[in-house]
Amino acid sequence: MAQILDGLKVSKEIKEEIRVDVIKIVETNRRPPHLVAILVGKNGASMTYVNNKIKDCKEVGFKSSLVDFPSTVSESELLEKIDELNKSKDVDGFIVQLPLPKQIDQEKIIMAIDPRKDVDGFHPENFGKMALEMDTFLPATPFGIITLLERYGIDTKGKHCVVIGRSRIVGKPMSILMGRKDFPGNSTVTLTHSYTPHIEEFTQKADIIITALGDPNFLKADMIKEGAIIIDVGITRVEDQSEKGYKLIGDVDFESCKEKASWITPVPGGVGPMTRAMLMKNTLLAYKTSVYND
Ligand SMILES: NC(=O)C1=CN([C@@H]2O[C@H](COP(=O)(O)OP(=O)(O)OC[C@H]3O[C@@H](n4cnc5c(N)ncnc54)[C@H](OP(=O)(O)O)[C@@H]3O)[C@@H](O)[C@H]2O)C=CC1
Ligand SMILES: Nc1nc(=O)c2c([nH]1)NC[C@@H]1CN(c3ccc(C(=O)N[C@@H](CCC(=O)O)C(=O)O)cc3)C=[N+]21
Ligand SMILES: [Mg+2]
Repeated sequence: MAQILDGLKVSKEIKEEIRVDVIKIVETNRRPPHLVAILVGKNGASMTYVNNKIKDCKEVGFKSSLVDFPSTVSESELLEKIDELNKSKDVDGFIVQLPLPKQIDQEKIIMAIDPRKDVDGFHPENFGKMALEMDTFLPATPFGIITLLERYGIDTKGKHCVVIGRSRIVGKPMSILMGRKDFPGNSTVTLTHSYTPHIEEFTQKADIIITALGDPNFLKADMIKEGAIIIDVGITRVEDQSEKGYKLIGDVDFESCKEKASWITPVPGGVGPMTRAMLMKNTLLAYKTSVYND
């Protein structure tokens, strides 16, 4: 029976550490850190994430602002807002919630963000620094996963880690972090994706599996080895009869895999809350290193 990697619990601990830090900042008559979220359109999941981030900011004592645009917003309007946030002495970090509507070139938007305020760690300058093991903002989800492993004292050194999915925001940076000459890291990493044939031949050999494909219950018990460590990033909304009208399903068939794994993250309450805690951590870092500050 697997032990649970409790992301909700660890995320609360991290937010509490940040809150204490913010109290000290404010006590010395300095303004609190300020995070801005840009939301385009009214996608239900995106609205939930952004509202949760605003709630997290309140909990840790940050100022937060939401800038929302209709889904019909033009690229130039969005770029103008980014320029304004880049220049604002009152803003430490901001994120542009993804995905963006089709008329908007995502790369162009990410490139426009001042890397010093890019608390998502999506700008190529920050991504490059991450890959080269220089200090920078780490993308929140992979950062959350390595922090979870670290806090549970899970040794990744010399382990075979299989990552499923190669997106810019999860799979690709995750595979790089696990292979870094750092702790947690020093794993031998296999990055798999939709063109990987017979994926079970890889997952069955893995000591650590990180699923980020977005296919509910994809990873079954017969695809993993006894004692594997399973990290489930996937979140899919599936309609049900509950009050909310949906439930969240991970990429891992939790019920069967928990019998075989040594450690496993739940959905919800695993990687998701850790992602949000690390966004708070990055915003605090942006505040502390800000050229505008003190
Ligand atoms: N908990 C959290 O904090 C977060 C959760 N998520 C969730 O994680 C999941 C993934 O998100 P994201 O990375 O943005 O997703 P993307 O859709 O951007 O990427 C999915 C990746 O999975 C690969 N893939 C798809 N199907 C398969 C398959 N059958 N076998 C192997 N690989 C496959 C794709 O391959 P290819 O490149 O070939 O297309 C792609 O690389 C989603 O459920 C999302 O909601 C995302 C961000 C944060
Ligand atoms: N610029 C940008 N940065 C992101 O970091 C980013 C993004 N765009 N687009 C979408 C994905 C997804 N993502 C999640 C964050 C928190 C939870 C989360 O809090 N999950 C809770 C449940 C929340 C709920 O009830 O829906 C949990 O798993 O327990 C999930 C997913 C960040 N993303
Ligand atoms: Mg989760």
